[in-house]
Amino acid sequence: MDSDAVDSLDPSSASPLLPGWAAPRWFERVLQALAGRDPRRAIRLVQWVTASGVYLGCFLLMAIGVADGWMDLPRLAGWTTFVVLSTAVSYAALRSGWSERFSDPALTEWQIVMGVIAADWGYLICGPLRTIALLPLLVIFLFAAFALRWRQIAILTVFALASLGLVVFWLTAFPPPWRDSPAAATLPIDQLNYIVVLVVLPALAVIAARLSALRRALRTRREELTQLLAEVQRLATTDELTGLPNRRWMTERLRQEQQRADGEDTTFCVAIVDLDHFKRINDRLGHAEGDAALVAFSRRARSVLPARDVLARWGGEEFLLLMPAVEIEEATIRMEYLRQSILRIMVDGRPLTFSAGVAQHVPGQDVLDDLRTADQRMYSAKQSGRDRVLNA
Ligand SMILES: Nc1nc2c(ncn2[C@@H]2O[C@H](COP(=O)(O)OP(=O)(O)OP(=O)(O)O)[C@@H](O)[C@H]2O)c(=O)[nH]1
Repeated sequence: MDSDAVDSLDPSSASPLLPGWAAPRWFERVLQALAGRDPRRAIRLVQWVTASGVYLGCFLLMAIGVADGWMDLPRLAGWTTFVVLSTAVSYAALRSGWSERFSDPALTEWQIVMGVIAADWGYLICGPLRTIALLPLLVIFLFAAFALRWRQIAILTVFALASLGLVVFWLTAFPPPWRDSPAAATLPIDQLNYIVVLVVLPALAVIAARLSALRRALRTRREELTQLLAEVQRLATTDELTGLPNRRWMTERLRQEQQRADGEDTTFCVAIVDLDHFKRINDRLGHAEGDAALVAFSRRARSVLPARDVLARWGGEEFLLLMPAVEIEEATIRMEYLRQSILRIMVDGRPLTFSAGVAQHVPGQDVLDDLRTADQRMYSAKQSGRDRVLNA
């Protein structure tokens, strides 16, 4: 994934320039001065600023070396020219937006290659203190974590190892006069080591902060996705008007019940419930009142039915009730009780009624056939005058 894209994921950004970072103001100001107000360019320049800070630290160390006598000015000038030119080219490409034509607009690979050359070159010219030239190499390589694939990282690693190997071979085979300069004996090693840490640690801190911002952004995004998924699942399985499970969810639930009953040698009943004269309710009172009657039915039914029973909106003014572990006699009594309870809902001055057909699962039979039986009984209930429950 493009590291810019990951960084810009966090919507809870406190900082407009570095989303999700909560970076210190001064760091933002430096970036803003360098990048303008474009947050994506600012993020790309983070690597550049980090690398430049490391180069500057190395330069200062080598400058101390010149003063101390273990480094001479022409060697330092050559290295500095290379570093200034390569960082200037990187900056121009990043700042102008020219780098945006590449798959990695942060120019990570290019910056790592330049870093490796600078480190090799530093190793060649730093004489007795050449080990310090290797530390920036480690920092610069961490950039790879943000944008590169393992193949690119592997190629860069081989390049770094091969080029340093060549430098080491060169230093051994053709030792230059400065390699083991006598000035080494008087070097203030501890102070110089401290300066190295001073240079390297802030750079590592910037990289760690960036990784932490990425992690936070990804966690936020994952939480959002989890919530969205739960909402999508709820919407996909719930009837919006009544809040009951919908037909899709219920069909799946019926299949599970069928498997459970057949596997455990138990039974269950289904009932199809169709509200009576619903068209008349709609026509006389309007669709909104019709909706209100559907909601009133659902609430009353849910409140009088046992928690184990599952009521779903099957479509229109039709509902389906699943009664697990219940035989048809008990199911019919339950439906009769429901019918009586619903009569207390008054719509347009009349009690709300329904016609229902109840069927018990026939072992081994497809649950859809059980539903067909219940449906036929519901139609018989309609034909024989409505407001009744039939189980045969
Ligand atoms: N308000 C409202 N009406 C609905 C909804 N879904 C279906 N209907 C209406 O329910 C009515 C069903 O009418 P019919 O199938 O003729 O049945 P009925 O009038 O109930 O007659 P019987 O079933 O024979 O007693 C239609 O007018 C549909 O428009 C809904 O979500 N809200």
